[in-house]
Amino acid sequence: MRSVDEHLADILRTVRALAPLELELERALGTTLAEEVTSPVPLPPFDNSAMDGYAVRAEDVEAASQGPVTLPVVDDVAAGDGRLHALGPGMAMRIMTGAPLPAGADAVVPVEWTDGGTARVVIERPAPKGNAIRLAGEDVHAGDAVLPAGTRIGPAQLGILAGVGRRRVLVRPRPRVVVISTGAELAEPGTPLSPGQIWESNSYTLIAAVRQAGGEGYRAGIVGDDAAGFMEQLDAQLVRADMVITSGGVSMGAYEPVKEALGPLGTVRFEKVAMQPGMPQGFGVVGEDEVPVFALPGNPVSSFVSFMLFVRPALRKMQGLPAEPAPTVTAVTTAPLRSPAGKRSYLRGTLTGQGGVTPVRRQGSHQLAALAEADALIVVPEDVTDLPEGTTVEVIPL
Ligand SMILES: Nc1nc2c(c(=O)[nH]1)N[C@H]1C(S)=C(S)[C@@H](COP(=O)(O)OP(=O)(O)OC[C@H]3O[C@@H](n4cnc5c(N)ncnc54)[C@H](O)[C@@H]3O)O[C@H]1N2
Ligand code: MOO
Repeated sequence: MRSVDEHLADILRTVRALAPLELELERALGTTLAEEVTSPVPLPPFDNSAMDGYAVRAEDVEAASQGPVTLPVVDDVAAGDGRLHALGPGMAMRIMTGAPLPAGADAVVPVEWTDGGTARVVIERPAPKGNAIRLAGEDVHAGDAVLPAGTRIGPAQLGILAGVGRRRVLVRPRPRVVVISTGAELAEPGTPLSPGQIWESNSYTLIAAVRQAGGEGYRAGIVGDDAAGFMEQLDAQLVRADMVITSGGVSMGAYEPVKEALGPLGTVRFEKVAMQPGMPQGFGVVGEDEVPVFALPGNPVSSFVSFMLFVRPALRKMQGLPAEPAPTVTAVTTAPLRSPAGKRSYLRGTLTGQGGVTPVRRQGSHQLAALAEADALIVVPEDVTDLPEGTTVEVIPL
């Protein structure tokens, strides 16, 4: 049997980062920057007011600590005002938040410290030099890098891209991932179950996991246990896929469509990986474009765990992100645990919030409700079979 680490290493050797492309900002959420982004101007681009109030010379309002000071209001500066303003000694200008600071002014008195006058203003408190002024370049200097290549673009990153004037940006796109479920027993949720059937669930889990990992998931529906039908569906889907995930049809049964269809191509390997759940695994490439294909086991917990261990790092690499395994934390077990010899186990557990982790009671690979109860996978190394309560373990928070 291959180890989890060997299988992952094989996958990461094969999978490549997607080619960068230019996208409009509106479409860039969730993609990864493929360029360093610099600012052509300082931010803020000019000294401006942080508050609605009066631009003054600080020395002219110093005396307000003794009693009110009255200054003539010589002009009004609104945000967006492009005129040149100069403030002479002993004068004030009404100014709004974001408006350029008039030359000669070195402080802003918030309107709350005044009588709000428009011809003359009575100032009740002194404002020190620099008060309520935002200086040019205090966030970013002209030419500064604001985002390095490899940054995942979220809402704040979109904001700074627009803030430095970008309309388009060079990114690695979200990988398009097609999920094909196989199994003659599978019925669409929302339709009645015939005898022997179960509702298809893996594609919903897998597509959600793809989206959380930064990809775009497409559900290709259900294919029965027929290799030709599977191949037909795969061919039809390849045109829109950067990656294909299949579930089911990879173990030792008489009807294993995925293995039957992909095995003979010679580009997809099926093997046993020393893990529980998720032992039967297939991985390789298909089609002219050598699209990576993950043939995951059909048991619902197995396919999800396989996703976390193998597909997620591959998706990260495709996006130009570090292909690190799922992050782990340590926790102390609150109950004894068992694990098969020679396999790395990923047991389902719930974090206690006080540094503990409690295994859920049902640990079968088919027990989807137990998976839904869990918020962590407890990692038990290959050489450990019995873990007493109180052992420190690695867990993957879900
Ligand atoms: N003789 C052996 N039998 C099995 C072995 C083995 O080594 N020797 N391995 C077992 C293990 S471990 C796993 S995991 C499964 C993997 O089987 P397949 O990948 O071929 O998956 P199926 O047989 O198609 O399905 C397994 C199980 O999962 C249910 N399933 C499948 N697809 C879905 C779906 N989309 N949504 C919900 N549930 C699904 C399916 O009904 C089966 O119950 O093989 C063991 N057998
Ligand atoms: O590998 Mo299977 O996933 O144990 O149920």
